[in-house]
Amino acid sequence: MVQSAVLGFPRMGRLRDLKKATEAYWGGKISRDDLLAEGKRLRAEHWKIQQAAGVDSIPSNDFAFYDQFLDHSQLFGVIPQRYSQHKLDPLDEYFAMGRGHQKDGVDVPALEMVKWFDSNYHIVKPAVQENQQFKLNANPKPVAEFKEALALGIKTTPVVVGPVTFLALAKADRGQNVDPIDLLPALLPLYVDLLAQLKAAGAETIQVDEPVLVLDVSQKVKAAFKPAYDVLGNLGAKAPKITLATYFGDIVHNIQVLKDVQNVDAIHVDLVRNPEQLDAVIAALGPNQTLSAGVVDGRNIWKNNLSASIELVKTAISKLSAERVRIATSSSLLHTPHTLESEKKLDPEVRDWFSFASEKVKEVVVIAKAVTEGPASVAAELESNAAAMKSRATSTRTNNPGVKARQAAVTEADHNRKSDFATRIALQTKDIKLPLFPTTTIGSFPQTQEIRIQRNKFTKGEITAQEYEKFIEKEIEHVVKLQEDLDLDVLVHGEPERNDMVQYFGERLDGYVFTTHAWVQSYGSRCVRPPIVVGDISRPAPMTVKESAYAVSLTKKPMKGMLTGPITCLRWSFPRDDVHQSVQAQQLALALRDEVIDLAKAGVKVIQVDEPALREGLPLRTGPAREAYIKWAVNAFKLATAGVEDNIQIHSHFCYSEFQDFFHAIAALDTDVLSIENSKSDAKLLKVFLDQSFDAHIGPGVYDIHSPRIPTEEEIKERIEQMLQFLKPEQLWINPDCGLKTRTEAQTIGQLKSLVAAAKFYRQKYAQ
Ligand SMILES: Nc1nc2c(c(=O)[nH]1)N[C@@H](CNc1ccc(C(=O)N[C@@H](CCC(=O)N[C@@H](CCC(=O)N[C@@H](CCC(=O)O)C(=O)O)C(=O)O)C(=O)O)cc1)CN2
Ligand code: MET
Ligand SMILES: [Zn+2]
Repeated sequence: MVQSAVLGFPRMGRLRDLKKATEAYWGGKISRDDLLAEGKRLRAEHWKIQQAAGVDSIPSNDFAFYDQFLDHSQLFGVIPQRYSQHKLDPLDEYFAMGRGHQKDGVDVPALEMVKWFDSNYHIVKPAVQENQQFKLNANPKPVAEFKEALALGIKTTPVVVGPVTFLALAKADRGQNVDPIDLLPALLPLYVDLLAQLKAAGAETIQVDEPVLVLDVSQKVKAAFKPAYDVLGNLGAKAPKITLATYFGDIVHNIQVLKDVQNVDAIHVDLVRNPEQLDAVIAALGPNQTLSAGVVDGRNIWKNNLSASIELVKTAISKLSAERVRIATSSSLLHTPHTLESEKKLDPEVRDWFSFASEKVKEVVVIAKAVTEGPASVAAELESNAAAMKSRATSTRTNNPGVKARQAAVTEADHNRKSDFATRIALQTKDIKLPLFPTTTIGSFPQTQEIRIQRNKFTKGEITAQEYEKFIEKEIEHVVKLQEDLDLDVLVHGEPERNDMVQYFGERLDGYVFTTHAWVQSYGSRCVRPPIVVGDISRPAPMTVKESAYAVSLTKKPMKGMLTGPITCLRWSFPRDDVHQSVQAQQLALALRDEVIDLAKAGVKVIQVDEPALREGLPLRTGPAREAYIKWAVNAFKLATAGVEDNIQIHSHFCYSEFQDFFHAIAALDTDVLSIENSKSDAKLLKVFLDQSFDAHIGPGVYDIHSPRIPTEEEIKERIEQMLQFLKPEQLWINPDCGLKTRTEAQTIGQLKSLVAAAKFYRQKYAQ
C-alpha cells in the first residue's frame, strides 16, 4: 500500500478557538490550565480529522501556542537572559519572547519576527549568544505531544525543525558576535537525546523539516548537512526513521546535499511548486530511500487535480517502486483554512472548486488509494473531481472581456509620473506644509471590540447601512481628534471600516469571492481571511473615497488616503492558478489606479499605497525569475499610482526590514515618501539608502507595533539619532513600524506621545 502523509495541520481550530483562548489567557480571563486544556482539545480534534480521513502519517508537534520556531527556542534553551532572569512561568516566558512582557515590574520587548519563506506566516527568530548553552527541556514538547496522541490510540509522526534550518534562520542576539551555524556541534547532542526519547516513547518515524534547502544557502550552511545527518541518520535502532522535509521550492541546486544525507529514510519534496525536480531528486536518492511526493498544495485552496497528481505519482512509482513512494501534502497545511464545511454562504458553483485543510487530507488518501488499488477503487471521487475541474475551466465567471481590452491598451507611459522626484517634492512642499521630521502613522488605529461588534451587527443585518456608516463616521472623528491632540503632522482616518487591508478590497472588487470562516494564522494569535481570486478583476465603484473625503473635511491638517497596493492584494489573497500572477496584478493595478485618481479628485493630497508583501513575493532564489518578478511587480505599483498630478504625494509602506537585496526594486517604485519597518533591526541597514543616494523621503519605524509595550521618549530619540547617521534630516519622517490596529487605545496614546515628543526634540535641535 502506498502510504499517505500530512506535513502539518492548521492549529487555530474550526472557529479560531486557539486565538480566542490565547487572547483570553493574555487578558486574564482564563487560567493557564484552561489554556493548556484547550490546546490539548484542539490537538486531539485535529488528529482525529486526519485519522478519520485515513491518513497513514499524521503529524504531531505541529501545534504551537504562538509559533513553532519559538517552541524550538524554548525546547533547546535558546532563551536570552533578559527573559529567563525573571523566572516567569514557562508559558509566560514563552509569550514574553513572542510578544514582549510589561507587567509587575518586568519590562522586556519581544524577539524579532520574520516572514516564513514567501508566505504570510511569521516565525519568531531564535536569538543565540556567543557562549550559547543549549539545554534540552526536561519534558520535551515533541515527546509529550507524541504520547498524548498515543494515549488516544494514534501513533503520530512528530515534526521537528531540523538543526541546520533552525540555526540557519537564527540570528546572533543583539550585541553578540556569532554565526549561529557555528553552534551546530553544540546543538546536535540535544537532537540525539530528543530522537532517543521519541524512540523510547514509541515513535517509528519523525519528520525533520529542512526547508532552507530550497534557498541559496551559504557554503557553510550547505556543508553543515553532512555532519548533522552523519550523526542523526546513523543512530540505528536508537532513533526513529527520519523523513527530511523540504518545501516551497526545488532542491536541485542543492543536490549534493541530498547525496550527503542518503542515510535518512525518506526525502520530501514540493512537487506542486516544482514538479520538474522529480527526475533529479529520484536520481539522487539512495537505493533504499523513499520519496515523499508533495502533490497536494499546502499553500492554496484549489481542489487538487487528482488525475494529474496520479499521473505524476505513477511516474515516480515506475522509477522507484510503490514501496518507495509516499503521497503527501506539498508543505504543512498551516497556510490553508480549517474546513470548507463552515462555508455556508459560498455560491455552490465556486464552492465546488475549493479544498481546505480538512478536505486536502482526504485528497492525499484518495491519491494513495488510486495508485495502490487502481482508479476503480476511487471511481466516484475521481469522477466528481474531474467534473469540478471542468466546471472551473469552462465557467463564465473567470473571463471578463472588458478587463482584457483595458489591459491590452496599457502603454509604457501609463507607468510614469509626469515629472521627476525633485520637481514633484518642490510642488508638494508648497501645497502640503510640513515641519522638519514630520510625524505620521501607517494608517490603522485600534480595531476595538466595539468596532468589530458593530461591523458584525451590520453584516448580520441587525443594524442598517446608515447606522453603521454613522458609527464609522464617529470613529473617524474620534481618531482625527486624537491625532490632533497628540499633535501629529500627517493624519489618517484610522481604517475603522476595514476588517482587513486585503479582505476589504477583495469584497469590493469583481472577480473575487470571499469566505466567512476561512481563517489562516499570520502570527501568534492573529489570523487573516484571504479573499479568493476566481476571475478577471475590476472595480465596480469607488472603494475608499467616502471615508477619506469625510476625514479630510474634519481637519486643517493634511490627511493621508490609504490603499493596499496590487501586489499585496494579490499575495495576501488566494490567487488564481490558471492565469499568471502578473496578469492578476495588472488587473488589480488598473482598479487601484482609478481609486487613486478618484481620491485625488476628492481633495486627498497625500495617498499611501501599502505594499508590505512586495518583498515576500520575490522568488526565493536569485536568478532570472527574480528579475522578471521585480519588473512586473514594480510595474503594477507604478501603474496604480502614476495617474495623478505631480502635487499629489504618493507614500508607500513596507513592513519588513530585508531591503538590502531589494533596494533597486524599492527605488524603482518612484514613491515620494516611504515608511519601512525598522525598529527591531540594526539601524546600520539604512546605510544602503545613503550609499545609493536615495533622495525620496523615508520613515524607518521607530517602535514595534506588535508589542503592547510602551517605548520611552529616550528610546525613540536614540533610534532617531542612529537613523540620522544614514539619512539626511530633511529626508527623515518619524513613524511607527506599521499600523496600530492590534493595539489598545491606551497603548497607542502612550506610544505616540513618546514618538511625537522625540520628533519635537530633534525638530528643535535642528532648528538652531
Ligand atoms: N491580510 C493581512 N496580512 C498581513 C497583515 C494584515 O494586516 N493583513 N499584516 C501583517 C501582520 N499580520 C496581521 C494579521 C492579522 C491581524 C489581525 O488583527 N487580524 C484580526 C482579524 C481581522 C479581521 O478580518 N477581522 C474581521 C472579523 C472580526 C471577527 O473576529 N469576527 C467574528 C465575529 C464578530 C465578533 O463577535 O467579534 C468572527 O468572525 O468570528 C472584522 O474586523 O470584521 C484578528 O486576528 O483578530 C493583524 C496583523 C502581515 N500580514
Ligand atoms: N495601512 C495598513 C495599516 O496601517 C498597513 C498595514 S501593513 C501590514 O494597518
Ligand atoms: Zn505594515
